[in-house]
Order: sequence, then C-alpha cells, then structure tokens
Amino acid sequence: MNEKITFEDVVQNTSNGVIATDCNGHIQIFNKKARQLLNVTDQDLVGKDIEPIIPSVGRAVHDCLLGKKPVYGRQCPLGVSEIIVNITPIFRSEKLIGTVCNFQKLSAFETAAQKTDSYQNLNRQFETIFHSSSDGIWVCDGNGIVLSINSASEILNGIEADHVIGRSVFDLQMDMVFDHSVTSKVMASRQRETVMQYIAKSQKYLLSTGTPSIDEQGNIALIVINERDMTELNTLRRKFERSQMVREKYQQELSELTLFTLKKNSIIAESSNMRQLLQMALKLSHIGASNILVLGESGTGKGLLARMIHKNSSRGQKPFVEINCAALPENLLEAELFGYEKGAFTGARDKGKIGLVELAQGGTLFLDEIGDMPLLLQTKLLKYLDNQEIRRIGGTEFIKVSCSVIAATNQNLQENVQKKLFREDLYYRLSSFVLKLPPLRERVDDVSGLVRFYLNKFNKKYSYNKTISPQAIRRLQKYSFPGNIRELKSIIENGVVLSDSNLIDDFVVSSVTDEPPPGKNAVQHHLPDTDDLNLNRNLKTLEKQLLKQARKKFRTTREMAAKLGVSQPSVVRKLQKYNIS
Ligand SMILES: Nc1ncnc2c1ncn2[C@@H]1O[C@H](COP(=O)(O)OP(=O)(O)OP(=O)(O)O)[C@@H](O)[C@H]1O
Repeated sequence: MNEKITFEDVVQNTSNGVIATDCNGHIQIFNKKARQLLNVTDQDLVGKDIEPIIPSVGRAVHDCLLGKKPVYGRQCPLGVSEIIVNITPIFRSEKLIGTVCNFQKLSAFETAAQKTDSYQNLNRQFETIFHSSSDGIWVCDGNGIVLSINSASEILNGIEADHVIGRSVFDLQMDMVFDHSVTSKVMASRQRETVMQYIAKSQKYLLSTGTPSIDEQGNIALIVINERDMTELNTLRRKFERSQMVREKYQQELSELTLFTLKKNSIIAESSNMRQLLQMALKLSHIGASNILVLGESGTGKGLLARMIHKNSSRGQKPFVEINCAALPENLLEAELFGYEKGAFTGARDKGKIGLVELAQGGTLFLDEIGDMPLLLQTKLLKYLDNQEIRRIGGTEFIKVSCSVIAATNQNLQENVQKKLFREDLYYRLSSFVLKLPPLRERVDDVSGLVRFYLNKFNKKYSYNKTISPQAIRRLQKYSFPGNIRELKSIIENGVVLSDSNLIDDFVVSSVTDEPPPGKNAVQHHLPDTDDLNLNRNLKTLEKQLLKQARKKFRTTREMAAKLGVSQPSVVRKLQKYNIS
C-alpha cells in the first residue's frame, strides 16, 4: 500500500526554500532546501531573527508583517547570486501570527532575462534621448556607414532615416545630401572634428561635430555626429554685420556731414586739433547744449564757432543774437541786453526798446568779450540765467525768455575771477562746456587751406585771378600770426587788392615780418624828432600815430585790432579817444 504523503513531506521536498517566521521575524520552521540555499546549519536558523541571516529577506519579512500583506517577487542578493522571494502573512482567526517565505535561486537564464530587461530599459531611455534631442545626431560605424540618425537630423537635413541608414557617408556626399562630411574627417584624423555644412535641401547651415569611439583594438568602432542648426545664428550674424555696415555708413555720412557743415559755415579746419574741437562743438549743437564758453585769442574764430554751433542746433532757424560786451558803456549795455520801457531814462526812445536777450527768444544769445562785462551787469545776467526771465529797465513785468547762451572771451576768466573782476558763480554758470580755440600758430596745417579759401574768396569779390606760390605759403606757415585768422584773412585780402603783380607773394611775405628790421626797432622808427622826453606824452603820440597808420591800412577795427595786437573794443575806444575817424 502506498505510503501516505504528509504535509511535512511536501514542505521538505519542495524545490523552493521555505521559512516560516513568527510575528517578530524569528524563524520557526524551515525546510531542507532553505538550509541548502542559505548554506547554513539547523542551529543557525532555529529561533533566530531572519534579518541578520539574510538582511534583504529580513526586510521583506518586516514589510509583510507591517503591511499585513504579501510581498511578491522581491529580488534579493544572496552571496554572488540572487534569489526571488514571495512572503505571505500567516493569520489564525484573523490574527497575524507570522509569515511564510518561499524563495528560489534565480537561474542563469532568468538572470540574463533580467539583464536583458534592464538593457531594454536603458535602450528605451537612450532612444528617448536620441529622438527628443533638438540637435541632430548621426551614428556611423568605423567605415562611415550610417547606423542611425535621429528625428531632428531628418528635419535638419531634409531626409528620411530609411534613405540614409546603411549607406556610406561618401555616397551621401556624392548625392549632395551635405556639402562635406565630418565623418570622413574623423576617419582620417581619428579625433574629434568640427565642420560647417551647408545643406542644400533644407537650406540650413549646420555646425557638425564628429566624435570617434575607439575600441580595445584601437579601431574606430563608432562615430557619433552632433549637428547644430546655425542658420538662425548666421542670420543674426548677417543682421549684425549689416547693422555694423549701416553704422559705418552713418559714421561716414556723419564725417561727410561734418565736412559739409564746415563748408556750409565757411570754416576751414584741416588740422587735427581744430577738427577735434569742431566735432565736439557739433556734438554740443546736436544735443542742444547751452552755457558754452568759447575761449581763444583774438581772431581765432570764436564768433564763427558760436554761429556754427547755433546753425547746426535745433534752434538754427531761430535768431542768433550777438552782443559785444566790451563795445558799450555799462548803462547802454544793460539797456541793450534787457531792453527798457518808454521813459525809463533820459534819452530813452518814446516807445521803449526790446532787449537783445528777448530778441534771442528760442535762439542763441552770443555774449562776445564776456570778460569785459561790468560787474553789475554780470549780476543781472546771472539772475537771468538762473531764472530764465528778464525785466526791462523801468518795467514791472517779468518776461520768460528761453535761449541758449554762448559766451566768448580772449581773457583769462579764471584769473579775472581771482582778481574779483569776474563773478565766480557766473563763470561756472557760463562754462558748462568749454571750447578752447587754438591760436593759428598752433594749427599750422590750417594755414594753406585758409590761404586758398581766402584767395579764392577775394579773387571772386574783386574779380581778380591772383595766385600765391607754395614758397610764400610755407613762409606764412612759419609766421606767428598774433592776429590769428583775422590777420591772415586781411593779409590775403590786401595782397589781392594791393599787389601789382598777379602773384601776391611779395606783398604777403613783406606783411609777415615777425622781427623788426635790423638796426632799427619799431619804437625808434616811430619816435618823434623832439627834445620832449616825457614818457606818457610820447607814448600817447606813438599810440596815436600807430592807430592812424592802422586806420589807413585796414578797413575794419577788427583788422586793426589784429594787427595792433589788442582787442577790437579797445581799438574802438582808442579811436574815439584820439578822435580818429
Ligand atoms: N576756421 C576758419 N576758417 C575760415 N575763416 C575763419 C576761421 N576762423 C576764423 N575765421 C575768420 O577770421 C575772422 C575772425 O574770426 P572771429 O571774429 O570769429 O574771431 P574771434 O575769435 O571772435 O575774434 P575776437 O576775439 O576779436 O572777437 C572772421 O572773418 C572769420 O570768418
């Protein structure tokens, strides 16, 4: 009769390891297979906590006890191999009394299957990365055969993967898929290469970098090519280059404009220091700057510069009102500047008079010879500059006047400030921007241009066709021109008018003697033949003689001033003093 199989037999002979624990995780029952798989003795297991024996299974047991739920398919390391464990809670009358663990070793096949699974997972991850990359990616083998390309590459190159996979990059190049191949470069150099490709089909520029993967034998196993679309960047670069060109063109136009401006304003400036100064002046015009102080010796072109600043500013169409602060006595100057109401003072016109500041409304007020402005008037001017309003002499009403102010002087204003001849606050108010005109002797490069300019001008004016030789111009370039451009202008005008020959050289050269003639000095030459040695009287006589001579020779007081080396207002005052008309 067949022997009856007990439950014990079943448990002991099952191919799985079986361990039962109490609800504390202590081992109560185990079978042979369990002992075998764990490679332990009975004593190692009986009543022992499962966790120190197989920690990963122990943890699973505790999970099962805590959750009161089975734990299936837990993969746990066991020495160098792995086991797969199912743990089920044991209930009696619904009370949890322990667990039963059923486990078996993973076979080599099962381990391989597991590994394949994880490879598949990895592969899936790579596939996702490969196809979701916005950069194009190609993979070629060591012979340049395309193994795969990603979706971005299909778009960037305007191709389909099926049409290129399995083909050689050399073929693709022949078929004009791209103009040159980075893969072939990598194959030749065996190192990372980068090329810029033009893709005719998609009309894109791609920056392609090929990176080789070298195997253990030192052969190129794979070449991975990464493509980046540079079309956008190239468009941006082209736009940038275009805007650069436009900027250069504007700059060129600006410098041409400067030349044009100079021509328009009859300003000659060939020397670099003068050009720089004029550029600065034009900038001030364009920004609508006010309170510009122009410094420079007499005849250097301060008035001309002030007019240029005005003309080229947004106020150019508005009045340019010029007042020579040295030319009028204090009371008249005030009336001229600020105007007066009728009957404001004896001699005032019946109707009253509008002042120059008011006339300059919206335009430019040019205060020439500001250094000669009397102190009392300086205070009134400062008040106007601060409040932008004036009150006519004898008037009660304040009138708002907005104009830009340019002041000029050949004096050292800072020195005047120190000597208390000029108000310091006014000085700072007027000198927000300072332009210093160099004397002509410091801009020799301008001489020849100025000579040609004025020769041409006076030839036209007097209907002559006089000329000057380069040698005479060179002589002029060595002259110190105490009267600056005004003196040069006057020499050329006189040369054109007075010189007998067509060539004005002789006249010009004789006009520019810096040194007095040998044996005689200027004073001796003009000394009256008298026994009267009174210094003051003789100086006055000499001054009068010189003024008379200059009056005869020059048409304007400015020209006289240039030659005499004093300011024009002082010439005017002296002419009045000696009653020379
Ligand atoms: N760069 C220049 N190009 C051509 N002409 C010039 C130049 N600079 C000055 N001039 C001419 O020289 C003369 C004197 O110029 P301007 O009256 O402007 O000088 P200034 O410095 O104001 O003299 P002052 O201090 O005596 O008033 C003018 O006829 C002017 O046109």
